[in-house]
Amino acid sequence: MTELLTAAQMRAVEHSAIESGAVTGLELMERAGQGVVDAIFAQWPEFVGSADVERGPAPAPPRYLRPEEGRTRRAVVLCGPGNNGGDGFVVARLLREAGWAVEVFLYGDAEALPPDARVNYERWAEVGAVQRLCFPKPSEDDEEKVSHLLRGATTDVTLCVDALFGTGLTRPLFGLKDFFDACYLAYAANLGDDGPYVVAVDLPSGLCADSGRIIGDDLGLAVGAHLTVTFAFAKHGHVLSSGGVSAARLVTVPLGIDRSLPYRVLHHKRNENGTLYIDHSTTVKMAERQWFEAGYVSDLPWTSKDPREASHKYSHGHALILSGGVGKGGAARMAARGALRIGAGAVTVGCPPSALIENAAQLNAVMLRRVPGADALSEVLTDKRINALCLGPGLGTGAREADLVRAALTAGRGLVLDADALTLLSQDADLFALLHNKCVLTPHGGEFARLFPGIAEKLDAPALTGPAYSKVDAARAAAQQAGCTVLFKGPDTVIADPSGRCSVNAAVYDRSAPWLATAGAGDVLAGFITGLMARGFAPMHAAEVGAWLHVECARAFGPGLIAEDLPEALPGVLRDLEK
Ligand SMILES: NC(=O)C1=CN([C@@H]2O[C@H](COP(=O)(O)OP(=O)(O)OC[C@H]3O[C@@H](n4cnc5c(N)ncnc54)[C@H](O)[C@@H]3O)[C@@H](O)[C@H]2O)[C@@H](O)CC1
Ligand SMILES: Nc1ncnc2c1ncn2[C@@H]1O[C@H](COP(=O)(O)OP(=O)(O)O)[C@@H](O)[C@H]1O
Ligand SMILES: [K+]
Repeated sequence: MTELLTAAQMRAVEHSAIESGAVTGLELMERAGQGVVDAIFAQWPEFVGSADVERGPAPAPPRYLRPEEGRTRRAVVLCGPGNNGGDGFVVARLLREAGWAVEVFLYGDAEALPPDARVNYERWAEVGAVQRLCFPKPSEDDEEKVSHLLRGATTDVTLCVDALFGTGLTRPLFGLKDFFDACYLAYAANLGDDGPYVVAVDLPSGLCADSGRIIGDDLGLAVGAHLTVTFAFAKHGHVLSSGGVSAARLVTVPLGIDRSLPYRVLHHKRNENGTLYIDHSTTVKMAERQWFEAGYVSDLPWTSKDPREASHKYSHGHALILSGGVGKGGAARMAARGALRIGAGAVTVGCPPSALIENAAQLNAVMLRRVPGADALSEVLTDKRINALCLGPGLGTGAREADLVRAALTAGRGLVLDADALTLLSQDADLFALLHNKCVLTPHGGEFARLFPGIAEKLDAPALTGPAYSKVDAARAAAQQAGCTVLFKGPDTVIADPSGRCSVNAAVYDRSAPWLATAGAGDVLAGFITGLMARGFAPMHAAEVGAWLHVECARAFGPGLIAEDLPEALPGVLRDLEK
């Protein structure tokens, strides 16, 4: 499990480390710069040893070096007015020591640099030149100079280091537009062989560290990077919103302050009596493979080796998925298949009588019941073995369906509400008021906006200052308002419960799976979560594990995926987890 920090939490960790006397700010900056250079050489091993190329007997020229470029690699480092810029001066110095030709630009006022950045500015100035860019408004000449360096086939710059802004960006960037465009073009075109490669120090400049949104939104600018190197912990902004797509890869390098200290700083607060208590709401966890391997695999139902575990199918729970009328049953059937594959002992689809034949023709292991309306549902639910329900996929939004949602909400079972059920909830405040802590809501952006218009308005308002309102803030507020678990979908799926517990299931960087955005994928996810709740998972846990497995299934299958493939990919994913 990875912990994602806000900028303020990262500052608290840093200050606490410095105050404890364990390390100085200058040492941290040196470690940060060294970490960036190490990450660059790890990412592009062909860069290592450029100094040797100049000195030694001729080894085979690296693939990316065109003969006319000569033997020295050229890097451009853009330093900003704060400590991110300070990291940039360290990177420049270390690259130079490794034999690179380095050009440094300062977008800021040298006299106003914070103390550690100032020291590293001076250290660089002893060995190299600093070209000043007018601050805060770069001149046309400045714009032309820096953007030209990166543009087109003529550039001989291999590396562009973006050390303009990190966690301290609070206002939109208006200057250096051409530079930002040039970075983005280099990144988007992914100029594999010739570069220039763009490396962002801590965060692609222009992004808000807490929300991943571009400060200024439509008016704002952000760097696109081949590699982002951040320090100690990933920040919320690395995975949320534009943050997840502004860089191809994210590497977190340790600073030596990330072990015992942050736990104390982050999780323990003092209440009014002065006693320490643990606050789980301050950090957000990011779901990742190691988390599941280390912590969760032993909880997963399929892996239990406990002989005391009962082997009767109903001891593995019974999920009921309600479907819509004739021709509308596909979504519920896919959810049902997902629930069964993920481990529910039994799964039943409940449908109106007119749809029985259609469903019977399509279902085998999944059972089928007539559920004409709310009374019939209440009758079905007298079977106490049915412990988890799913309403919404292909359900419809008429009076029958509203009554079904009401009956389901009053049944007190685990309940996943998706799609049409979310529309019904958004239209009827009385229904919304029936939500309880065994419910999970799984809205995509549009459904979220209908359900939580006030929260969505805050999230959609332009991010003119940092820290901006984030998807994490929005999901937490929604969970509070609804009184249940909310899973807010997207490549940056955020899951929150009313206690403030929150996690992000990010399908970004090397875990990206854009092909998961396919019709019906959400229905399968609703089924996964329902199946896990049938197996006895608490709502938040079911939503976290369901969302994680959903992305793993998409990744295991790969491009070409359609929603029906997701449940079928699950056995392979579970087998891999067991290994
Ligand atoms: N927190 C930590 O533990 C560490 C932080 N380090 C670096 O320090 C960075 C944070 O440093 P800072 O807090 O100085 O923040 P930044 O370096 O990100 O920038 C802050 C400066 O930019 C100005 N600014 C903000 N928005 C602007 C805009 N739109 N136009 C012009 N100026 C603007 C601010 O007034 C401030 O002077 C991190 O991102 C990281 O790179 C590292 O040195 C190592 C350790
Ligand atoms: N770019 C993306 N990368 C990975 N997953 C995505 C992406 N976009 C959407 N998703 C996921 O795909 C699923 C789509 O669900 P949903 O919007 O409900 O579609 P549908 O109603 O067609 O099933 C969600 O789980 C969402 O998190
Ligand atoms: K940066």
